[in-house]
Amino acid sequence: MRLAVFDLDGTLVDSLPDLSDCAGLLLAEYGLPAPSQDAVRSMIGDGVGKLVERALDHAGAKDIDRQTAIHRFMELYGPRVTERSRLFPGTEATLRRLVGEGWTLAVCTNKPVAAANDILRTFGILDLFAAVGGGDSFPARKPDPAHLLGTIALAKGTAARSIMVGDHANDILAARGAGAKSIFARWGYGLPAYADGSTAEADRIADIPVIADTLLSGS
Ligand SMILES: O=C(O)COP(=O)(O)O
Ligand SMILES: [Mg+2]
Repeated sequence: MRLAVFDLDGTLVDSLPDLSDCAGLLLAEYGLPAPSQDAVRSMIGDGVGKLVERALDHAGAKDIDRQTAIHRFMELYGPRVTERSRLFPGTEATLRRLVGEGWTLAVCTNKPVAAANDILRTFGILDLFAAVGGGDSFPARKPDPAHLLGTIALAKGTAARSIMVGDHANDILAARGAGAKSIFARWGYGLPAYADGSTAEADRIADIPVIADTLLSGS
């Protein structure tokens, strides 16, 4: 069995508009200015908790209780996870092609699993995945390889026959730690340096089937 594990934010889903809107709504409640979309882009990748902490730090808000703010952010974001977010172009067709070529699919995201499932269901692709491992599904999350290994186990795969596709250094580090191959998603939110240590890089999601096939052939 060959398993392709996808990151969510910045890899399958362009979630920046909604994350950015909700960061702005949250800060507005504290009387603080909204961060720009560019600023929020660089805050994504370590889960919502870190995103909120970074947004507060960015605004110079030292005295606001982080846990209260994170809770409030999820109240704002939960009902609007797909308000303006969209699948990156070619995503659904590529996932369906991979399934047609015999790949098992999974998602490994630092986003809370309920929000991840909601997004995948709304875009009609949840059923394509054998497993969804969220940022709160296991005791650890990316870059800890235990998050990826837990997701691979849920999908009944093995690390040696798995490829992690993601746009953040966390995705590449988790894959390396787990003993899986990785493809850096250049179309996402990561800096070019986040690709360091990846097995391969791709410009578009439509390129994944051919690259992934090459990486696992002969293994
Ligand atoms: O929630 C985040 O910050 C990032 O989520 P991702 O792991 O799907 O990129
Ligand atoms: Mg990502």
